[in-house]
Amino acid sequence: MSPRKFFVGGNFKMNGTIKSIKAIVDNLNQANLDSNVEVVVAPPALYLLLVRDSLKAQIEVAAQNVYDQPDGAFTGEISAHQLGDSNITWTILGHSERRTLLGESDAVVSSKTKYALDNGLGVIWCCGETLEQREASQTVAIVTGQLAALKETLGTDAAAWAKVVIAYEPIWAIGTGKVATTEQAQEVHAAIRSWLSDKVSPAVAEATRILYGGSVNEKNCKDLAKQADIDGFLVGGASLKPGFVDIVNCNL
Ligand SMILES: O=C(COP(=O)(O)O)NO
Repeated sequence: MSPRKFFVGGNFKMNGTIKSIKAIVDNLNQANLDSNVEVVVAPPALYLLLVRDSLKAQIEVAAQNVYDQPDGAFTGEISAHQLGDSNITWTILGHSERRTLLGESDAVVSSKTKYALDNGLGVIWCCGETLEQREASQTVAIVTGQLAALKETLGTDAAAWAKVVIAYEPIWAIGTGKVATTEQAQEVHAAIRSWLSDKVSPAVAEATRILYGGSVNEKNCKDLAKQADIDGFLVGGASLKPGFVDIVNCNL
């Protein structure tokens, strides 16, 4: 099991209605959540204030994206400053759905990450490989390539990495029900931590939480959580269901 504070994020993606999200909030407000777990939920942008204003303070709220410019003439974008102004303390960045569907490059993701951190937000920074890349034994090369682009922007100062949480999300496991095996996940998490130790610093490697994401549910989370380098989860579909509480409490 991880020596770092466990972290469970719920990525609602583009799902929900006022009614369904209020029901999720009610369920979370009534739940007894493991106090040793840092919990962050990421509703669609339209519902950020609804969730922040009604969800108990124990649970932090994240955006699913942010722009890397100050407030201004950027129609449709989400402002880091306005998120902070609304007590939204985290953002997800680099999710594979934005990298693949919206063409966000490593450079764009890195720039957004630095901008979000510089503006006081915590960042859940996502990485992961496609099935073809895994089958071609390129997983570690792909993931460390994404990390290298981030390091190019953040540098090696521990303070720059203090509010970065890494989420390894194999694209072939996202939304498919095909969760990575504990061995597959631990292998990549260990490779990420080793890369951080070599290329950033041993201190950053030791401190940085590395989440697993990709078809996590209340049935498979316990075995995954037992792995030394799995420090939590970034949960998609299952975060919309009551079982999300069991994932948060998987170490109890
Ligand atoms: O994309 C994911 C994982 O989604 P699922 O849990 O639905 O596979 N998290 O950000």
